[in-house]
Amino acid sequence: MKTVIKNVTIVSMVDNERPYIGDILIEGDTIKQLGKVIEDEVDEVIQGDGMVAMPGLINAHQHTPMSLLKGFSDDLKLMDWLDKKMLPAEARMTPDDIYWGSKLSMAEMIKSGTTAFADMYIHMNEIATAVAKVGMRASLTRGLVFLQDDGGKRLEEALDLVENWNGKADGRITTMLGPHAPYTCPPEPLKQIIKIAEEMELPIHIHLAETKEEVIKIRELYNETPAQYLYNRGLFEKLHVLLAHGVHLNRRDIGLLKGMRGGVSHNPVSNLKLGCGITPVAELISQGITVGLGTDGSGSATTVDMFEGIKAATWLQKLDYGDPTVLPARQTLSMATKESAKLLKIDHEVGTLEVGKRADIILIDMRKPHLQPIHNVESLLAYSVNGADVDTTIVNGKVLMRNRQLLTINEEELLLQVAQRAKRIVEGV
Ligand SMILES: CSC[C@H]1O[C@@H](n2cnc3c(O)ncnc32)[C@H](O)[C@@H]1O
Ligand SMILES: [Zn+2]
Repeated sequence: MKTVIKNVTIVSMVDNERPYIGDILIEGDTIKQLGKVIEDEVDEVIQGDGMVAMPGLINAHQHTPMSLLKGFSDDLKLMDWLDKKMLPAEARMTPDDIYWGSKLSMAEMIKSGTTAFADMYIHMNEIATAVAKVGMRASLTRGLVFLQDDGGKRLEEALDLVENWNGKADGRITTMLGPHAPYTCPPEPLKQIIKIAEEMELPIHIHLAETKEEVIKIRELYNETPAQYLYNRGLFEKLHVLLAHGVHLNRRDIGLLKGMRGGVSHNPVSNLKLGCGITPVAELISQGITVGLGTDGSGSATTVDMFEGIKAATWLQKLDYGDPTVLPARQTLSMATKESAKLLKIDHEVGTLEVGKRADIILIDMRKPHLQPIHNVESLLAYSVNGADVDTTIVNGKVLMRNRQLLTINEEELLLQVAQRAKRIVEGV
């Protein structure tokens, strides 16, 4: 299958490459040519006039089925929200609920320009099945909470996920191990997971230092900061680690993370809504730590539109440092694309538009009042574009949305399914 996108403004996100007008030739799952494409025999031509093509956005921290819990429990502190609302609701979710909730989130992501995501949840087989059908790219993790003994059942599920799905769906699915957070993973199980991950060469996905309460709790339990707690158990010695949040990190914590493989997913909309605080993004980057962008689940963030996250990320840093030069447009767009790709360990495949890379591309329709005139495309992408401006979403060379119509998800069926399921899950919680 050959597709050509004609006459489009290309924002490749390759270092030092400025936006330019050209064509994109996609052959199978791969970008074959960028620039002037003289190729008559193509299967599909997409006219890109008035559009911007950029790498698909990569959401570095998600809990996709939490789409079913969106808006049901707002304006609470994280620990109350989690313990009193989310966990009881999650206990009512069936594997089918997880499948449909995950699909709902994927529909929203595709419609707002996200092509890949890192997910941590339960019933991961259902999520993997949904990813395989829908056509997105994902790094999947079974979240592991060790507050009650389960005879090793959860860990077994985590390893089943790896065995059954790593590298599957044409290589679109990869897997990690997911100790949930310092406050839900005591030292022994944490060390056990680190050992398994090292033996199996698996990356780790974990929450870190999201709230002040977490810092207090870990100090009480271990007399360490959350970052010290993970560091002293050996988490950063050999492993690639995707850290979600990293809001409450002091100078010494940042020193411990310096040189780590992996990095931090900044999730500003969730952090703002839960009143967690502001991740020291500029400082982390200045220390050479990779910082990507995520949304967290819609149970906290409500929206998983990454363009909202892009705006929140840049505005928060400017405000926090009292300096508008901090985290400019292009750097923030990098966080949502190639830096997130590094966190998911898929940067050799996606995150930029380059010949030889997988064709994960979005087209944004700029022919709208809030996106004209175009003095600086990157400025508009970071400060004004909304998810609803995305016209076309392509993953692995396959068009998942065209003219805002989803092509791999039946939207009508999806909305019917989620309305019934969401009501049942939250009733009585
Ligand atoms: C065991 S699967 C993952 C687990 O994480 C919970 N979760 C969702 N958002 C957050 C967050 O911001 N901090 C901590 N934990 C979170 C989710 O409800 C699942 O139980
Ligand atoms: Zn989370």
